[in-house]
Amino acid sequence: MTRDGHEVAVRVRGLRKAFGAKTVLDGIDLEVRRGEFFALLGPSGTGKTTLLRLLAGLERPDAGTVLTAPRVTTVYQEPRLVVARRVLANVTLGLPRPTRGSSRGSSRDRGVRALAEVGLGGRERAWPATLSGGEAQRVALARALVRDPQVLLLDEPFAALDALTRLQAQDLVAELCARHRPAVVLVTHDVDEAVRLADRVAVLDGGAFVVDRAIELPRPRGASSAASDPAALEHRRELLARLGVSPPSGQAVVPSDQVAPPSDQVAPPSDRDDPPSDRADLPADRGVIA
Ligand SMILES: Nc1ncnc2c1ncn2[C@@H]1O[C@H](COP(=O)(O)OP(=O)(O)OP(=O)(O)O)[C@@H](O)[C@H]1O
Repeated sequence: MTRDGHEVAVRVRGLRKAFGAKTVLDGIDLEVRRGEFFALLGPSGTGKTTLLRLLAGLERPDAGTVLTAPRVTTVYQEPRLVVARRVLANVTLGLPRPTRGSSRGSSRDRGVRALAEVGLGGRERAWPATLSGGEAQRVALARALVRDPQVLLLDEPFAALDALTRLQAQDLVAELCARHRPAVVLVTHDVDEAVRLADRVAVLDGGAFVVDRAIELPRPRGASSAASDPAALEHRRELLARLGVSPPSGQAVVPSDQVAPPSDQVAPPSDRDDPPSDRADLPADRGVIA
């Protein structure tokens, strides 16, 4: 899916967003490369989902620029399946029909492959109502995967799952992201999840990133090793402190440009054969990295 994993797929500069008199985001800078997993923490109501919606092209910035690679797909907390369509139809919903020259049924084949990748091979004809919560969320992941996203936005995708299913879903997402190497932006309230999955974790508060940390733990990061590794525990302690869960550590904030040096490489233009359905109506001032 990517050649070198160094292409910038998300580039945000000086982003400001207000709702009425309330400024939610104020001067956000962010760069995420293909193959990079960026996690965003922050107290409730600080604008995490708003930032994701801006990246998805569902909101307009009041100031600044938001650029992304063309294929952006979002997975939400709830799977958002169409109950009247079978699992495979949910996965391929909205994909373009095969064009002349492409093999007949290629969307179907891709959907079948995506379902196999998330461990649901053989469940193509199942109805959404017959799936467990974890299975339904895996269908949502397959639906994202089949669109070959350059940017994958994850809005608390594990929050509604029970603890064990959540750990399994985290492992699956880590494996899929390592294989397909989209730029990932995960919004979560779970500090352990952020430390376990991400290459970088930021805390959003007061409209700005108050922490932006590289997480340089070896992969794969099993649930138990990530919970006991001293470096992981230190990240956890600092992030919890920044979220007000324990006394502040007093550590200095590292600006994001020291964590991820600016790149002069950007993603190449895409043939856009799979426009994701959730960003069909991009605002005119919303840019695509080309
Ligand atoms: N369309 C909108 N109109 C008016 N206010 C909005 C709108 N969307 C979001 N807000 C406000 O912007 C602020 C940030 O909301 P947002 O959902 O981005 O926060 P969040 O950090 O994702 O919160 P949570 O962690 O609780 O999900 C909130 O005060 C919210 O009420």
